[in-house]
Amino acid sequence: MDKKRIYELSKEIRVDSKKILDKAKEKGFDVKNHMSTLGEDEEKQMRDFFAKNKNNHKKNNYHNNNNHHNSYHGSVKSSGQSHGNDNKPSHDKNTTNKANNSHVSNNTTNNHSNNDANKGKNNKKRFNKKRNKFNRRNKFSGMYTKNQRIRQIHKENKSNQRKERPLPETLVYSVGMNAQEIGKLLHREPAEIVKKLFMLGVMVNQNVSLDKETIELLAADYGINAEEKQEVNVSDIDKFFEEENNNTKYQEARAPVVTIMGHVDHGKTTLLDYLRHSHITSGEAGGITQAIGAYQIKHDDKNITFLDTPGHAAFTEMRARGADVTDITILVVAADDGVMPQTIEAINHAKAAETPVIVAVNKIDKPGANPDHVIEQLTGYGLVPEDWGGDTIFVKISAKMGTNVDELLDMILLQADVMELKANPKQHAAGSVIEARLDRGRGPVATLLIQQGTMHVGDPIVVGDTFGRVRTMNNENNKEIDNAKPSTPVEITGLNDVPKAGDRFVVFDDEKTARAAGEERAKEAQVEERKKNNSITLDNLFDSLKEGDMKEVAVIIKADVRGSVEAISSSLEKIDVEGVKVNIVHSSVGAINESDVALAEASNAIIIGFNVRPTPQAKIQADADSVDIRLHQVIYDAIDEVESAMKGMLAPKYTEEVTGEVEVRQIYKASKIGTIAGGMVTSGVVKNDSKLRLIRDNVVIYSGDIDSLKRFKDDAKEVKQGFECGITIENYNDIKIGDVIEAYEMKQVPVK
Ligand SMILES: Nc1nc2c(ncn2[C@@H]2O[C@H](COP(=O)(O)OP(=O)(O)OP(=O)(O)O)[C@@H](O)[C@H]2O)c(=O)[nH]1
Repeated sequence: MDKKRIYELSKEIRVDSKKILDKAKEKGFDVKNHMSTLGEDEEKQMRDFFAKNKNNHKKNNYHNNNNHHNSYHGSVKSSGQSHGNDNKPSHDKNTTNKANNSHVSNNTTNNHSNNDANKGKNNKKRFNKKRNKFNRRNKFSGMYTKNQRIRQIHKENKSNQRKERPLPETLVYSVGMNAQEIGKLLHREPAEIVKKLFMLGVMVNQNVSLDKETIELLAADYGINAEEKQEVNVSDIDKFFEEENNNTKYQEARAPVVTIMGHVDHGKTTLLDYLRHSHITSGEAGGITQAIGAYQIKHDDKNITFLDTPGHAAFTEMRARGADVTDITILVVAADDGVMPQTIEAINHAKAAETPVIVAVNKIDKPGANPDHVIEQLTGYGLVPEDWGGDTIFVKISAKMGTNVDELLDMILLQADVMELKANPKQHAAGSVIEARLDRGRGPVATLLIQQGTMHVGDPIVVGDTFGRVRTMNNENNKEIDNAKPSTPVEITGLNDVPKAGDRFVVFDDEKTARAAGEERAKEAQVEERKKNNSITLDNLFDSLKEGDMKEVAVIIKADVRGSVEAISSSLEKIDVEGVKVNIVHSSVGAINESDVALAEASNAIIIGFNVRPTPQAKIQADADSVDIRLHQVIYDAIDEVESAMKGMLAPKYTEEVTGEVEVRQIYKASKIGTIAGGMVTSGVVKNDSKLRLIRDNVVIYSGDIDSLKRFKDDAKEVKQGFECGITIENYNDIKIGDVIEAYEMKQVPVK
């Protein structure tokens, strides 16, 4: 049987932990606080005690209730209708209604004086017994005080009730909340929470953040459940985007989003211009003051959204960032020029994006135009017209003259119908950035394509790593609108910064969350950026020098002894490559620690460790911050490596790879063999032909080779993590308990 903690028992039997704790202490149990456990017998004793106590309590309550009951009846009953069965005889004979009304105690006197009333003797007896209690309460002398006290108790109960608003069934908390915040959730004064915590052995003021265990303990003490609030990572807008995008609760048909691609000069811009000018929604004509990178036209009363040709690379880059905005690709091929390199590129981009392609064979008005030749060429790239047994739509057009452009639009709508493009306008808006810029007067301006939901002016929004509130929203004709449905391109202002093309955007419930998400994303982006650009390693050192953004190489030196630090420092300072100097940011004796890594990160330095190792935390931090740590045993190697890197000649032929670590736990001395280190392989694997380093307090004491490796008495080829082993080191005996044997191999690295 599991031992029970006091607070658990408290929850179970609904007795305050403090009371159980006090009783347990009184009984001499070995308990300290509410987390202390009770033995089986101790638990039983506690249960029995409080069960008894509870019964007593109940009994008292019962009596009180009864008394109350009696007193009530006594005061209002006028003729003894129900109560009177017991005392009827005497009552009828000897008492007046008035007497009866005022107090049953009068009956007592009467009963006493009517000793001949044999009938109902037992009943009388019982009644008397009842009555006696009643009398105790109703002695005239004490009655008033007593009633007063009852009223007082009621009053106290009432005031207690007022103070103690009901507790929630479950305390839904976040780690780090303080007593004040928890008080609010529990409908309790912060002072009460602080007091409770004090009783639980936690001394805090109401502003101190509390950990998970303390909060749960507190909840247990109140006898309620505790549940940690599931924090949503608000900065993960891709997740929100997917959620919005996959919301199929309600669906409406939406306009297709079309991108025009093709080789240079084949007529993309001409086609877009023609469409823009010939198909502007009536009433908005003349409103065009600037192109916004995307626009919608109306054809046959249906909308089609065109994205201004972003260029193939931009198209793919947008896709790489997750913005799969295009439904249909229009491939423009000039009939007088045929398939050209960028035509093929466009086909591949469209294929990769898995968007259907409609071919617009352009410039058919030109004398040298040979549209059929183009069609024939394209069949070689998998674009086969229906007439020839394929499924690609071809339209022969003249963008300049407008010939068959309407037919092209018909085909787009036809394709869109087949694709059954739908979206849910009844949700928060989500979509992608088409383009964005900084406007002098208006601040950041972004053209967004709404892919889901409806966007409204005033919506709190996160766009890429930026955030804000939609301050103004314009359509492609620069007309202010206050809401926009799926597939609509809009230009918005109100962001705190300029997002990037291809960034996703999501509308949030409130501005506070949007701000938190945006700020978090900006911070993450900054960290990423810094990681990418700033961390200098010996491998990229020469490139950075070449780019001319470095005049000096920052280095941090850590070594086992002062002499080594000085030797390395002075040698490094003497390296002179094309006027570039080594700057020793910091040097000292001892293991490479976290502050060395932090300094290296801040000053863009490389850490050189000579006969020392990074502490485990420093290693983790260095990995996270991309700080380059180079470990050496030979001073010359360290100098040579830095110099080679500065000259761009870094090409190590061998690199060492640590394979495992052994913690020395016992030492045996054998006269013939020398010192045998008995230990445990704590990571990786140790092989009998491994090279090794003996490390004491993060300092390399000795480097050499393994002489013998054993599992118990037998020779072993290798010993893996979690197993014990015995090791002797070639020509070395000064091994101590607590030393770490680092096993490594030299691995050949291909020269770049
Ligand atoms: N005769 C004729 N000329 C056309 C037609 N379409 C485009 N042009 C001309 O072809 C030239 C290039 O057209 P653009 O629309 O600029 O071609 P583009 O594909 O946008 O070119 P880039 O923007 O450089 O990639 C221009 O001089 C147009 O006037 C057409 O249908 N017939």
